[in-house]
This record gives sequence, C-alpha cells and structure tokens, in this order.
Amino acid sequence: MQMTFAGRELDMGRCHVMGIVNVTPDSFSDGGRYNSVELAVQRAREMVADGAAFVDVGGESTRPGAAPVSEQEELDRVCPVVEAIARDVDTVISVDTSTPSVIRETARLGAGLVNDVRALEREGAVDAAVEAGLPVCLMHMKGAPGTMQQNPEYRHVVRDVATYLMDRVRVCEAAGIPAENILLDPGFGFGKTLEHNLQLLATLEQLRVLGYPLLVGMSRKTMLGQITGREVSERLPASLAVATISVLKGASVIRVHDVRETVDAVRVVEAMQAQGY
Ligand SMILES: Cn1c(SCC(=O)Nc2ccccc2)nc2c(=O)[nH]c(N)nc21
Repeated sequence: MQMTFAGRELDMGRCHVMGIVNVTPDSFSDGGRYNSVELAVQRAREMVADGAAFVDVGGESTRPGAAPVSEQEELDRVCPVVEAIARDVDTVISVDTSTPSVIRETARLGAGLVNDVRALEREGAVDAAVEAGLPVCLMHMKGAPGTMQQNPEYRHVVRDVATYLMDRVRVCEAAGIPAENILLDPGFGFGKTLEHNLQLLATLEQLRVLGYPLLVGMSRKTMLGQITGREVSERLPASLAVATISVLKGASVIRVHDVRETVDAVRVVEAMQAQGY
C-alpha cells in the first residue's frame, strides 16, 4: 500500500517513525526567530539521521489550557521552518495544523502531509487540503483542547471514534481527497480518560479494518504518566511499550519524541513479522 507525500513514496504496509519538531515558543529558549528556525532544522536533521521517515512541524500547542494562536502567528512560526527543512533535509514534512492558509502555504513550501488534530473541520480546511493535493491525517478529538479533558464521556468510545472518523472520510472523499491519500488517527489523549485511551489501544486493529493506514501518537503523553507515575522526561520506556503494541496492532506511522529508540523497537517487531507467522 504505497502513499506518495510530495513526491516521496512510502509503503504504508510497513511502519514509519514520525519525529516531533515543536516550533511553539515554549519549546525554544529565547534566541529569537532565526535561532528557532535553525534549531528546528538541526532537530529535523538529527531525527532523519536517527531513522525518522517524517518530521511533524506544529506551531499551535494543543496542551490543555494553551493560549490560542492567531493565524498570522501560526504562519510566522511554521512557514520559515517548513521552507528551511524542505531545502536542507530529505524527509517528508508533516504539518500539524487546522488552519486553511497554513495548509495552503506549507504545501507550496514543500510539506508532504497535512496532520490535522481537528480532522479538517475548520471552515475552508477541506477545500485547502483538496487544493494542496497532499495526503491528510484525520484525527479524532472530542471537544476542544481547553476543555476536552474535563470528564469526557462516550456511549462506546471505540465505536464512537470509528464512526466519527468514517464520517470525516466521507466528507473528505466527497470533496475530492482520494481514499489513498487518507490516514486515520484515534487521537490518544484528545478528550479521553485513561480507560478510553486503553480501550482504543487494545482494539486498534478494529480501526485498521476500516481500510486506511493508521497514525498514532502516545509518546510521553499523560496517559503514560497516569499508568507509570513518571514525569514527562521519564516516559521513554512506556512510550516504547505503546509504540511496540501499536506496530503489532497494525499502525503505519508512530509519532514520537524519541526517534532513535523507537526505530529500534519497530525494527524488532518487523523482524519478527518478516518470519511470516
Ligand atoms: C499534533 N499531535 C499531537 S500534540 C499532543 C502531544 O503530543 N501532547 C503531549 C506530548 C507529551 C506530553 C504530554 C502531552 N498529538 C497527536 C496525535 O496523537 N496524533 C496526531 N496525528 N497528531 C498529534
């Protein structure tokens, strides 16, 4: 199952690692604009050298309680970084955005994947994605970042998430996004309790049968802190565990902070799967 990202073809039957390049101001020491672009390019280079097939560039923090970012601020943060990575690094640039103008502009600058935590629900986002002509990742989020973790409730979380994603697929395909350009993502931590997250992980293969490659992101997330009691900086072992489980259950892309370590964990799973059992 091949998918082409701005000219770069990847086999979605295999598992690929996506490294996180944060360009929100709280992810950089002072240093100013030039410094942060250079740091982001350097980070992207390191992650690609460590085996990342994608780098995910996002300018809007979706941490609960994070201040909303203006369209211009998002453009100012993301575009210079996408342009610089496209120029200097041989990789697929995933852009973590829900904003139509950012989708359009970054596609022009060399982005290869639209990664929208809001599944293109914003006004004009679907049309922007159609015009960009790029693959899109449609992720499930219940509510909005500021309030989503306040007592999220579902009738049946696995069914509800699958139903939502299939509805978004229908809208996107009807608008002109080809089925072979769509990835799905259950959105771990986006409007889910620990139990919801664990049920979605335990039944990930059920999401896979919808027929679209899956992207998952649990790296260092709160759900792992709830299970282990570890701080964000101490969640690598738990992150590797959920990455391994995800690959075993058919995920095609794993979004992580720790590329080098995750690449090795994925290699172990794929070495076993290559035996054909
Ligand atoms: C942009 N983005 C994010 S940001 C949230 C995050 O990393 N929080 C976080 C990270 C570390 C610690 C605590 C929270 N998560 C996903 C995801 O799961 N899937 C897709 N497709 N995109 C995503």
